[in-house]
Order: sequence, then structure tokens, then C-alpha cells
Amino acid sequence: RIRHYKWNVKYEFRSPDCFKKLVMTINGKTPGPTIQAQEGDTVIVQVNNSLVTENLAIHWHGIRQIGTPWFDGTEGVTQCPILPGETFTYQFVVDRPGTYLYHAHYGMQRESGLYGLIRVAPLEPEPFAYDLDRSIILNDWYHKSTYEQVAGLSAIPFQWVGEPQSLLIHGKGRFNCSESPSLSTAVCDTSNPECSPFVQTVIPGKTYRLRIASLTALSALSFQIEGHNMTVVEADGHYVEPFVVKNLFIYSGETYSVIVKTDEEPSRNYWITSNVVSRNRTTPAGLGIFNYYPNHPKRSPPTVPPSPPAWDDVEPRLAQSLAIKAHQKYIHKPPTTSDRVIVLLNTQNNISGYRHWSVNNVSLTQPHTPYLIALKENITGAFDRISPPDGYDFTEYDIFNVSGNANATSGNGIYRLKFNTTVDIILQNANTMNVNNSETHPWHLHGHDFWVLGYGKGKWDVKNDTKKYNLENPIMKNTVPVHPFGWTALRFRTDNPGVWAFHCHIESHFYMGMGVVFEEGIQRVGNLPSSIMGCSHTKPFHTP
Ligand SMILES: O=C1O[C@H]([C@@H](O)CO)C(O)=C1O
Repeated sequence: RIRHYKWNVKYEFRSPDCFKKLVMTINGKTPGPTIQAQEGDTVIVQVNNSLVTENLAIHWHGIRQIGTPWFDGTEGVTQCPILPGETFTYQFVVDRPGTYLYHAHYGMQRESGLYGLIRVAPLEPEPFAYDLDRSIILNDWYHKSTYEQVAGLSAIPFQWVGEPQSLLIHGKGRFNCSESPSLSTAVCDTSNPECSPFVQTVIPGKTYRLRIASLTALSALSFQIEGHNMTVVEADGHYVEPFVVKNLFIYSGETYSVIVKTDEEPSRNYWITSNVVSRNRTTPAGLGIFNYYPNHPKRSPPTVPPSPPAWDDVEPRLAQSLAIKAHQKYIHKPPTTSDRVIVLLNTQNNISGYRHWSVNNVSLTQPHTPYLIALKENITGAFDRISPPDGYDFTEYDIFNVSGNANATSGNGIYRLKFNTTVDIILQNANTMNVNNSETHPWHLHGHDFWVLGYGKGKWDVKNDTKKYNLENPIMKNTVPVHPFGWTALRFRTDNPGVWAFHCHIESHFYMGMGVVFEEGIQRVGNLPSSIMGCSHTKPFHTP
């Protein structure tokens, strides 16, 4: 079946957390409309860019774009931006069931509010049962525009974006306007119905599937439903061997399905909470209401919201990461060996006075001639043809100390991967430029699902750590955290011809260079549609 959508993207004034600012809407909505399809369907989305003065590109996060690498929606990698006033049509097959996302992928525009869910229903029965299916997208929210943030991040001295002002639960949050008395009620008004808390009404005695997704700009989150356990059954479109949590840790770009039974005392409501973890939180909790029908949906629960886990305790987060295994009836075994191992050291650096993030001492500057077009059409001069290194100096580099990284440079070289081979990626975390500090980075791979072979503390060690890899029942995912001062090991097959970004899903970190690009099987990519061309070096290839 074909699922056809027509979207108009524009800026509108909205007050998702009571503070009025310009947000990007799709057909008047943020979060945007949910794409509902069935496994094997073709999705066609006709996007009209009505932003007036701003380019646009939309990425279909978790959809592998097999045979359509040009519709991945990544500006500078797979397509030229959609110009203001233009209409661009994405067309791709949703080949796997599960919960996926879409969001803007041009500059830092995702955090302006252009994001939503893709739900793909399966053809086969699933390994869990439920009565009702509901979705909740989590986000964090800034009051400054992305333009102000970009200007600060690329200024000398560096101006960090700081912690978000609020946390949104399905597009609704609450900023305490009285904390900023200079704001008039025209700008900040806590009685505005737009920022009334998110309510999930549930019928007592039922089993719910809740699809929980995060598209935060910065924050790692702990999600809770007061008094209710959650059984994790799906992660990034793959069935999980069920396990029970009270707090679901979720990183930007991840999706989970959890099973929740509404079997608590039915005469009251319960809190839904979202809290920042892994950073010393200053953002207040995101609060929603888990409304047991027929209690009034606006009735606050009689309790104080449950308190979140300690922000700096890595252990429970690492434990959750390790608990996520493939469902025993849905194990796709990874190849037992790999053809190439790429170790990616994540560091924060100064380069020519500017603050950056680097991978093996190279900070990615995205060119504006999309790699896919440059490689397929043999356009020279569009990017550095020297590949970044496959590793770092294991013996010398101290991941536990601030390092000057004096050799860090900016570049736009890419990794050329041999087609139909097995590649291991080791994400190696390190100290930032602040003493005793390492952050969580959720890394997202375009065009693929990968096996998560393992997580560990400290420096990855080729001799001992590879022996501990889970080759029996590893989960497949498209987004995975690397924990503070730790490492994460992934494996994937280079079987999807195209050019694919792999990057930290923290909006400001990717902007600051925290990403790499992989090419595989470029000679097998079909004819590129001319709609993706027209910018920079691709101008001569554009036939309107
Ligand atoms: O990229 C970052 O910069 C700041 C800080 O390290 C410098 O002020 C921070 O917390 C980041 O994640």
C-alpha cells in the first residue's frame, strides 16, 4: 500500500511550555503528525517548505532507505536542502515493523520543533500482547532560537547552549514564568491551555503498549510512571527479551515500547515524569498525568512526583544498556568476526580558538555538496579525499584526564567501507575539557541497524574486551549511548549502498563536529533523482 502525506512546514508562535516563541510546525502541529503504515508499505511525503527564509531537510530516523539512499533526508550528506517556497517529495519503503522517528536534519533545526513518530505495524503477530497502543515523544526545550545557539557555539569565546528551560512530554511542558518576572503574560503565561500538562487517559485493568521515544536536543532522560512497572519489549524496531524497569533511561534518537498494566488503585491519577540524568540537572522535571478513567483528567495525583535517580550515577544506566538483548525468538546472529575495526575516540577540543568535538582528532565540518552526489557523479573538489584515521594512540592517550588534543583539526573526509563486509565500531569516551567530567553521547547510524556487542568501563582493550562480546543474542539498534568514561562496541554489515552519517544525536555536539560519514557500495547506487541536486558543486547536474 501507498501512504501519502502532504506536509506544510512553517514557523508559528507557540507556547509549549507556557513561554511563547517561534516553533516549526507541520500542518500546524508540533510534534508533527504520526506516520502510520504497515510493514512493506511505501510512504510518500510531499514537503512544502513555507519557512520563508530557511532551508529544510527531513530525516526518517531508523528507516534504512534500502535502494533509496537519496531520500535519507540528511542535508550535506544525501541531499541538497529544500529551499524556501519549494516542494520536495520523499518516497521510501518501511520494510520493518516498529517504532521510528522523523525530524529535521539541517543545521540545528530539529530542536525548533520539527519532529514526530513513524509507527509501522507488523504483518506477523508480535511476541507480546496488549489491549491498547499509545505513543509518547519526550523532548527538552530551549527558549533561545537555534540561530542564537549556533552563533554562540561558533563564537570566540565559546558560548555553550546550557541546560534546557523545560522538558516536554508529547509537546507539553511547564516553565515557571514567575521565575522570570521581566516576562509579561503576553510572553509567558502559565494559564495558557497550550501548556496544560500532557494527559494519558487509561482504562483500569488493561494492558497498554506505550511507545516511548526521545528527540531531545541535549538531555539523557529517566522516564517513569508513578507506581507502575514497565516491561521493555521493543527497542529501535527490534523485539527485546522482556525485562522490567521502574525508570526507563532513554537517550536522544532512541525508541522503546514498554508494556504497562493499569492495575493500580483506580480512584486516583498518577504522575508521568521525565528527568534529566547524566548532566547536573537544573531543568525542572517534565510532568504529565496518567489519568485512570473516569477520574478527572486534570486532577493532580495526591502524591509528590517520584524522585529521579541520581544524575551522576552511571551504574543503573549501564545496567539497563546491558539488559537489552534480542528476544529469544527473534535473534539475528551477528557474523562471528569482522573485517575491519574502527575505534572512534570522542574528545572535546579547541581548534583555532573555537570549541569543537572531535573523533580521532578530526572534527567534522559538513560540506554543502552532498557526499552522495559528489561520489556518484564523480564531482571533484567537494570534500577532502583523505580518510580520517581508524583509531587513536591507545598507549599514549589518557581518557581520564583533560587533554589538550593539540593535533585536532577540522575536516570533511569520510570512511570508505568495502561493500558486503563486516565492520566493528568502538565508541571510546574520554574526559571533556573540564576536569573529572565525561558525558553521555547517543550515537545514531543512518542506513543501518547494528548489533550492540558490548559496553564497558574505561579504555576498550582489544585483547580482553573482544572476548566478552555478546555474539549470542545482541540487540540490533540504530542509536546507542556511550556512557561516561566508557566504551560501546557495535557491528554491522556494509550491505546498503549509499553514504551514511554516524553521529552524536545531541544537536549541539553534531553541530560542533561530533560525527563521521561512511560510504559503501557507491557504484551500486541507482540513478540519483535530480530533486536532491542543485546546490554547490551539484548545480550542473540539476535539471529542473
Ligand atoms: O559541548 C559542551 O560544552 C559544554 C562544556 O563542556 C563547556 O562549557 C558542555 O557541557 C558540553 O556538552
